[in-house]
Amino acid sequence: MTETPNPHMPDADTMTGGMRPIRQAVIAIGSNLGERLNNVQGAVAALADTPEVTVVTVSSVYETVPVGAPAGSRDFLNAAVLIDTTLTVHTLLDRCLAIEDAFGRERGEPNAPRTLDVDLIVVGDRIASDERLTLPHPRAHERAFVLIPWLELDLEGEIPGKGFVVDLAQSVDTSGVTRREDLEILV
Ligand SMILES: Nc1ncnc2c1ncn2[C@@H]1O[C@H](COP(=O)(O)OP(=O)(O)OP(=O)(O)O)[C@@H](O)[C@H]1O
Ligand SMILES: Nc1nc2c(c(=O)[nH]1)N=C(CO)CN2
Repeated sequence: MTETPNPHMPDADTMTGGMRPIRQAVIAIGSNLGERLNNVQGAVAALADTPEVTVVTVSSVYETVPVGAPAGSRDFLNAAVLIDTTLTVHTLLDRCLAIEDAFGRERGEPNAPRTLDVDLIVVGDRIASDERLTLPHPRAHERAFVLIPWLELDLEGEIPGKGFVVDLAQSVDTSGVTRREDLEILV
């Protein structure tokens, strides 16, 4: 793994459970197959049920035009979740993938319609790049369906190396992102 070394702290992933710091993370959730709201709601409930994860806030639900998806793909429902966690980034990734699996996620073509997508966007200011995990998420800064829900949760949000969410959200096309006032995620 390529990490940005912090000379003042041991690598957080190798520290023992009790010593790991609490970090705030942003998780993006999406669904464009099956019972979309039920899938997004279920993902939030599963995160809230995860040991060492506290759900801090959940955004509104947004209906979004699919980006980079095969022609004819249905619109997504997207949302963002702010959590506090002491999990290592890889354990958190494993949990996100397990939640996707629990909701029938099938892994086919890139950007293919999916019952559930649970992506790690940022975890504190961690930078990571290995065969399983890239942090920050490498495409988050250009995705209105990530930035707009996130902005609702944190006006001071930042993607390390890319900039503040408030600025990034102004630099992307947000026309395909519509807040669904009639839908709500319960925590
Ligand atoms: N920050 C991250 N969040 C989630 N998965 C990641 C991340 N970085 C790397 N991955 C890896 O990406 C793999 C594929 O993820 P996934 O199938 O959800 O991609 P996708 O949603 O189709 O496309 P995109 O990555 O553009 O959102 C996962 O198995 C995981 O190992
Ligand atoms: N609108 C929208 N488009 C997407 C989404 C998504 O969640 N919402 N996820 C993708 C791959 O992760 C690709 N395209």
